[in-house]
Amino acid sequence: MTIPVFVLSGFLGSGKTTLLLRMLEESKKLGLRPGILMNELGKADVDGLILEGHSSASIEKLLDGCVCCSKKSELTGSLQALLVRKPDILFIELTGVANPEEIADVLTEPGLLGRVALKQVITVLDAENFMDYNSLFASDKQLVRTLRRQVEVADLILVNKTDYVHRIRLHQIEKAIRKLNGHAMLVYTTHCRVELKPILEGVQPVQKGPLTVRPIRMTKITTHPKEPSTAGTGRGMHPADSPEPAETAPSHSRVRTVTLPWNQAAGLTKADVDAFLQRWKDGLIRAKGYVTFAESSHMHLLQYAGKRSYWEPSFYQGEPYLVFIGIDLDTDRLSEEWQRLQDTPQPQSLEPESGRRRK
Ligand SMILES: Nc1nc2c(ncn2[C@@H]2O[C@H](COP(=O)(O)OP(=O)(O)OP(=O)(O)O)[C@@H](O)[C@H]2O)c(=O)[nH]1
Repeated sequence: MTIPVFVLSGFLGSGKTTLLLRMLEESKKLGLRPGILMNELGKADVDGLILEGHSSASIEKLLDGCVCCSKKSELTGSLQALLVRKPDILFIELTGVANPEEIADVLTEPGLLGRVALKQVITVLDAENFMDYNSLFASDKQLVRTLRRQVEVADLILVNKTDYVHRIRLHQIEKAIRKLNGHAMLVYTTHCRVELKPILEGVQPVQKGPLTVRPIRMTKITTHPKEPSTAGTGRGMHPADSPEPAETAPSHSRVRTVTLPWNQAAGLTKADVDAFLQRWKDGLIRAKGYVTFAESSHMHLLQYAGKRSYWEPSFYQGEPYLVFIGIDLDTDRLSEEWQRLQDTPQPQSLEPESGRRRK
């Protein structure tokens, strides 16, 4: 039996994980046993941890590099590990800077040929930022090419985050998309709400039996061949492991990723984090992570995308941390500034989690 593969692509923060969660819910309704391959640029695995709260699917994670640039054998190995667990359907969520056609290529490797078949490439676009990203990256030919390839090779394009834009902007986006891809189905969405039944149509459970929770394997992968590689040790990392503090991951083109430690004793509030994000907003595309505040032990998930931050409660139980992803980010200076902020004694705040700036 050939297992159908859905590749979820799209730029950083566009809504790929949001879509994946929806697809997992729909798969569950259809009695399907999903396998998921997730790829993150940073060493910390925020999206995977979000998924753990929602799904009993088998998950493989490739951290700290872009899978489309890694050795193909590593991706093949991860997919083979998933296939051992006999999924009915496979989802591959790419990093925001990955080129989906490279994945299609991997699916035809000898170890996978005949066992998996690419069903659809779904590309999620951030309606608010799509046009700006194009011009923002205009000087970076590689990123523009990647963004465009994500559109060109898509079978289905979700123009997501339409709640942030006017109808006129949607016309401009559609025109830009159609120049690149005249064939893909195009759907306008908020929070990736799209009718998924027709998309998953024809996917059948391979074998009956209860869904089982499988242990999660994490694999470090090598990074872009053009970049000096500091990864590729193959060392496994448990989700509860602390991310190494203020560590800079090797970058993909101009994209830089930095993981920052969180010291609850420093007494920082949401407002402090939001202010820090604002200070770094030029070039910052994405930030995410888990933090706790002094007044309660509850974990909070930060999602910063499209220059906006969102805070959600979270069940994550590991060490708190933040990940920043940006274009040409001066990660050393950012880390130093962050350290200084954490080392500066914070005045007492009456409403530390209200999001208000302290005087
Ligand atoms: N307002 C609004 N927010 C959205 C929408 N879709 C997703 N979000 C939020 O945008 C943030 C980023 O969404 P994700 O699904 O994590 O994006 P992603 O593409 O997986 O991000 P990366 O993995 O970093 O590339 C989250 O806080 C989502 O809840 C939408 O249509 N409207």
